[in-house]
Amino acid sequence: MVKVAPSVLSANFAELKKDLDSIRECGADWIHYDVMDGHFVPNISFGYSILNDIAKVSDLYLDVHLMIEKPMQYVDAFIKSHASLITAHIEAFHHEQEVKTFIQYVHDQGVHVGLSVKPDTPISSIQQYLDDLDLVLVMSVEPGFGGQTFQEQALSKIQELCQLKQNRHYLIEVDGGINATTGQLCREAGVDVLVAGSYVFNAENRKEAIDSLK
Ligand SMILES: O=C(CO)[C@@H](O)[C@H](O)COP(=O)(O)O
Repeated sequence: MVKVAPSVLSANFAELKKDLDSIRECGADWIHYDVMDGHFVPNISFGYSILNDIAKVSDLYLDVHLMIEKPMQYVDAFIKSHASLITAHIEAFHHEQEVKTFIQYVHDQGVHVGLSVKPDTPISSIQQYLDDLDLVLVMSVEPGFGGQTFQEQALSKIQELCQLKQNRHYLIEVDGGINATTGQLCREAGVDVLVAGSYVFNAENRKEAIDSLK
């Protein structure tokens, strides 16, 4: 069964603990934590201190998605704030060695590591790192905002990652515009983890919304 990772970007921050308890009770598997710096994407969200607070009140796996220009500058802070997995964008790195250093460094601290691709970035851009990844995050919207429409080219990327998987252990995650319909298309394509923000947090019945994704 796929895992569902509600994106707290769509949570109510004045009621964050209540929202975190609610998604856990409704069957969420992971918490997806979107970090935006106003440079890599045209939006600012939250940093590591809120993650540290979340870790104190939730035992869910903390899936950190860095949409920032300098992942290595902040990776330690997110590790100390109890990230379970740290995913950075391939587009944020300038050289192959930077990517390798990021992957090795995060693994050496005992934390899972992922790479993400924007909608226009091909899977070939990360192919050489696949052996060492715990997760590949396929963006099905331009990163930066919740509530956008799912872009279908994500489906062929999910299929491509399934074909490339062979003996590799990475999970395939998709993020952006996920609802019951697009979630089903992604499941049929072979996805392992569905990130859903507005669909889960804005639902009248969050359990039904999460069940519909599984
Ligand atoms: O990373 C992002 C946006 O950059 C996502 O995690 C969104 O937060 C998903 O929101 P919905 O499209 O599900 O509303």
